[in-house]
Amino acid sequence: MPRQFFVGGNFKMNGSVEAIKKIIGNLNSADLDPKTEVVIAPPALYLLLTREHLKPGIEVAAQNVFDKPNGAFTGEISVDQLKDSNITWTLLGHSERRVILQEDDAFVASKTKAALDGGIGVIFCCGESLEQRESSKTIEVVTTQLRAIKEKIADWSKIVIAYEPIWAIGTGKVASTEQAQEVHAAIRAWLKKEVSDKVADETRIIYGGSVSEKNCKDLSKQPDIDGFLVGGASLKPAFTDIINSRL
Ligand SMILES: O=C(CO)COP(=O)(O)O
Repeated sequence: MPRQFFVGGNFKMNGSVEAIKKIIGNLNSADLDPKTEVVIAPPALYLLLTREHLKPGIEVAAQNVFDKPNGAFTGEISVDQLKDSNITWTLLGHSERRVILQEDDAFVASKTKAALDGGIGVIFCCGESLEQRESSKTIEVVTTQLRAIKEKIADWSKIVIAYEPIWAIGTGKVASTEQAQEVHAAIRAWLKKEVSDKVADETRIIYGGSVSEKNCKDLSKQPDIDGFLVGGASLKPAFTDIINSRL
């Protein structure tokens, strides 16, 4: 079975009621490739509004979720609260949270387990810094991040792995098709060795970092690139061209 192409839009801390309604209007009226799974992640404040206005068939993701079921955790949102609001996915492990908010592998893994146990899909982000790439540590860094979740979870069916090299995020410096394909293939080889042939075959590995309507087609032709996690360009009308990159 070929893996279904997957495109996520990570709005990060951008947007307003008006701007997000406009993006939703664009998506609702666009002709989107029915073979591509689309998930958008607005800021938490706009999750419900997004779910209410977005057409069925496009899913909504939180940008984060907490690993405790409820209680005195000011500022956090639980898996059950997401489910109660028909939010079916969450991003986890984004480098902006790892770096700026100092989330470590163990915390990201704990949140991944909580989301999966509760039935929410996880777009699990991993990737290296420029310094790590320049010292040839890319595969080691990425597999260490993956190993932290492997130790906590048994079922990989609701995980999408997003490879997002930090040096390519928001910089306009996209990884070359060869650089991205090389890391995606290494992640798949790691899954085969450390998890199973089936998980390696079935898990979507998507690329994120300065994806645009201009570079998406070439990237989408690589055998181990199963889609994209798009930041800046997901706020623009051209996001639909990225969703349709395999057409
Ligand atoms: O971080 C990203 C998606 O999660 C990528 O962001 P950009 O597409 O803006 O580089």
